[in-house]
Amino acid sequence: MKNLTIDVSQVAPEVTQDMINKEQDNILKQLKTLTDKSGKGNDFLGWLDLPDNIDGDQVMSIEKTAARLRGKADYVVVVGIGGSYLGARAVIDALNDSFDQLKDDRKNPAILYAGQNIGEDYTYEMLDLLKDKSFGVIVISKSGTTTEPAIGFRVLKELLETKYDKEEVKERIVAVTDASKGALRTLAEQEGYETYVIPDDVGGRFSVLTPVGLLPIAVAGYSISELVRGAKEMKALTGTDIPFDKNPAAVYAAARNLLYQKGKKIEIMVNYQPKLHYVSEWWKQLYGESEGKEHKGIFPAAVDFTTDLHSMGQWIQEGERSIFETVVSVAAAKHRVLIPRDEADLDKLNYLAGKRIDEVNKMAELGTRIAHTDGGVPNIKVEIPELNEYYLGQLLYFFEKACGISGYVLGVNPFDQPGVEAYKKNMFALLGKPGFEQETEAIKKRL
Ligand SMILES: O=P(O)(O)OC[C@H]1O[C@](O)(CO)[C@@H](O)[C@@H]1O
Repeated sequence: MKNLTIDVSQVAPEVTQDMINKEQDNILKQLKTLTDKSGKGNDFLGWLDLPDNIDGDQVMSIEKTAARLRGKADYVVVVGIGGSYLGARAVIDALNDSFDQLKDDRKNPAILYAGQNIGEDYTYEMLDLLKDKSFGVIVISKSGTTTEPAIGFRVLKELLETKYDKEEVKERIVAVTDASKGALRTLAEQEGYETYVIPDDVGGRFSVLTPVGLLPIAVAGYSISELVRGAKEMKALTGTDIPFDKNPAAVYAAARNLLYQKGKKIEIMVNYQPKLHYVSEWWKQLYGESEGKEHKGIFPAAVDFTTDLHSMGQWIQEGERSIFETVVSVAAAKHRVLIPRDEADLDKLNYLAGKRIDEVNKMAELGTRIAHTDGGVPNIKVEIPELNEYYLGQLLYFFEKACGISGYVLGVNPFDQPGVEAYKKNMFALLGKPGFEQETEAIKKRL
């Protein structure tokens, strides 16, 4: 059976294989601190064991709820922000037909997202679409008080309540939240919604293998047991008993930290499959919230190639040399499309006639990699054999594990996000939220 692989052979001259090997002791020490749960933020390490802890009963319960929503609704809106929706969206978009939402013969509900922004037009347009449609809602918030999903849920709940009676509304809403505390827990209990729990020791950005990710993924029609099986395999492949050079998470953490120390302050995640766009978005939150603190941390950015080669390619090739790339590559495309021969050959493409489009994509990938390393952009390559639930499970767990190790190498607590509060405090002060009177007064003086 094939697995995810990592290639760090193209990070020279800044970082050599010898330098990576010399990191071995430090990296393995941080890995042990992580798995022993003896480091910073160790009360948020529940995600480490999720792949082993999810049992058949949990999977069956989630699949049963998913089947009910699938049976009732043509559209299911996932309401959540940050880690409360990005994991689900990463997996669903990676697996969905690119034109799923436009197909009339869809077997599963279309998944829509709300509560991840406060765009009034976005909200209006979603309500306008759903007013005549059969829909359900999965509302996901660990705290229950995050403004964006709270607003999103309020308006969708109101719409459901105008369309259906109380009993039917109950059947169409599922809440994923804290086991005992928070506004969403209280509301769900008052209204009698079915609920799933986000464990106390799992932070939002590490929650894709809890019902936060699993329920929407199951509603979209994908196998959550395969996803968990892939993560479980990656847990084994990144364990403390695995030699450093065979542990992809250890090697990735070593290479990216060395690059950072050499002045490569920005890591750009690259994909060659538009379906992976939201894997990059998920990864950006994972690494950005975990490492960006104490005025330290690699800035995680992302591009979709070859699309962005025609917009950002110039900067990456010849701009400031403060970047490195991590390419997520998928070895095999799912479908075959051959490039047709054309008599006139005006576009001079006949030399490619009969070739698969993926072959062209792969040569674009290789050519870009060589060009970028030649241009002073070190390249890490992470490859999965194909896009399916199993390998996505491997990929997600690989990045999570490497993130924990990497944060410890950097010396920060990778499992908190105190900086996110600053904008919320100002927003509440500006909106005149009760309890923020002093802040309101102070901020008004600055306007
Ligand atoms: O699930 P909640 O509590 O609504 O939080 C959503 C997101 O907000 C944050 O707490 C801060 O951005 C993230 O860590 C989290 O993923």
